[in-house]
Amino acid sequence: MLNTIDGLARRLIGSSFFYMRRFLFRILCVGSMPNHIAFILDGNRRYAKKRNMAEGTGHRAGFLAVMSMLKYCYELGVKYMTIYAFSIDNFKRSREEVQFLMDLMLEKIEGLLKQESVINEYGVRIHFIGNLQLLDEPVRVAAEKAMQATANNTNSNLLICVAYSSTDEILHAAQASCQGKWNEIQELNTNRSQNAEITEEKLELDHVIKLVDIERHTYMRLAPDPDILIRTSGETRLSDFLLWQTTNCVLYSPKVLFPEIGLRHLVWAVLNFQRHYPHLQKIKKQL
Ligand SMILES: CC(C)=CCC/C(C)=C/CC/C(C)=C/COP(=O)(O)OP(=O)(O)O
Repeated sequence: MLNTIDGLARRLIGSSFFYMRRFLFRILCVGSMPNHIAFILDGNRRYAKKRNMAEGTGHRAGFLAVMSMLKYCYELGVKYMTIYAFSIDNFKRSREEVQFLMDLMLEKIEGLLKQESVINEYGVRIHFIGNLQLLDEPVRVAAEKAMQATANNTNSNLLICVAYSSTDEILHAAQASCQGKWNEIQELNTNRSQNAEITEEKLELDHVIKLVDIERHTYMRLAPDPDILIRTSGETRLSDFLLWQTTNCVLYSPKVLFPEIGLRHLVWAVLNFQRHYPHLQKIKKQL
């Protein structure tokens, strides 16, 4: 009897929170809304330490926080959400910690592919972003499987950055772009076409083409630049994350550890973005 009353009360509280959230989001959506929110998941180990829990507990709690952020972003109509799940620098951590994080990643990717997961419920497309060749084979295979399995989902996108660093991404894009240009030159030479006169406008145009070309080769090319970057635990460093994509991004750094992030932080980040929006539009027009 007590169990039934308890269950009923929980369901009642759950649904009233849902309607209150929906009402809040409706008001928020009156203003300009971000299209893409990125997260640096800082403070998972500290969360476990603060609570005298085993280290891995913090990362597990961090994953749950990722899932609630994904749910709120979906409800808000934010089409892209990116997370910095594992940097290239993270490979320098102890062998046990790297192994734990890889195992956790594998377990969570497999969980995400289950029928009843949030991914399927919301129709989220998953993208793994980074130098995936650096991952252990089982994780890489699972990541590829997840991308394939969700390729037809169109409601929103979750970009998971693993074995990622922005300098690696830019280097990779520059190399791929130069290789492309080199191939074009070789092709021109073999076609024995005449070298046209080099004018200032042509150099200018070439510079623009190169820039566009680099963008075209970045790992993040499939998403628009993020509008908001949230880094938890009060840190304001970018830590080699999305350096190419954050020129006009609003940074928000709440003083909570990542597993503690909640609805109020996300709402505050969006309000902060809306405050900056007119200025951002002015800058974009000037470019
Ligand atoms: C499949 C999927 C989405 C998995 C995500 C799992 C997850 C939450 C990964 C976080 C990994 C990480 C190194 C976070 C940084 O916190 P930290 O370890 O640096 O903590 P600290 O800042 O307290 O030292």
